[in-house]
Amino acid sequence: MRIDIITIFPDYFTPLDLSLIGKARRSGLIDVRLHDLRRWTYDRHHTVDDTPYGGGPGMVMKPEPWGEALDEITADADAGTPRLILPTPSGLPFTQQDAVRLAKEPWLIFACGRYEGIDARVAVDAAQRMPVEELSIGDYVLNGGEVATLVIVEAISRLLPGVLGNVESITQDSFAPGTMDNLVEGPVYTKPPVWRGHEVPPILLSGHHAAIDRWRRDEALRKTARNRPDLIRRLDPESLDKRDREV
Ligand SMILES: Nc1ccc2ncsc2c1
Repeated sequence: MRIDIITIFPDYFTPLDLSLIGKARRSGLIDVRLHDLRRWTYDRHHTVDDTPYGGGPGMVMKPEPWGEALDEITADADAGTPRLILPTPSGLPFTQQDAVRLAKEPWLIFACGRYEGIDARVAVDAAQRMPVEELSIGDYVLNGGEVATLVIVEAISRLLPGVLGNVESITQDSFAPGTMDNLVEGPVYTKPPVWRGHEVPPILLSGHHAAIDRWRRDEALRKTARNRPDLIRRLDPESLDKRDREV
């Protein structure tokens, strides 16, 4: 997968040199290319923003640098057609299902907005040449799209074949499509069996894998009901067995 990231703060993305994603980049599994938006400005101050039409506080990112940046980056005709991702608090909620869907894309471009946002015509103009998605990582205040892009890129990249050593763990993740759809993970434990008087639940030391799987699903249902009743309401009743309904 190719990932282009356009930002005025390229240094925000040094975490993508680390750990499993850094290893995947070095092995060629993921081709991440960072672009400083100011490269497409020509005034002395490399201006990327201006006051909003209609008045109001803050500044809006000018359309011209974005238009030229996207033109140049997408001119690479051999790479196919990219999907443009615009991280924004006003976007559709980004979910694990989106991560699974986007992990199948060959080429993603992330446009990291700052200030009050990017001139709306940038998305309209880009949509004439490629699919465009506005995605939100949650309902809180951030200063821009860089942190959200890191979140989305990590959620997608870890699903790519060869990035995670233990593919099995993906299927047991919170929200993972299939058995964990709309469920969060229950508690996890490791050695020692007793720590400061706290025992590991004996079932986990029993070696009875079917019973352990059942216990883990029970705990996932209990934790989801406690912390995310909104997800419980979304559970497909058909996906619940008799035991699930008793939990
Ligand atoms: N403030 C804020 C909240 C969510 C979000 N998602 C993508 S960019 C962004 C910015």
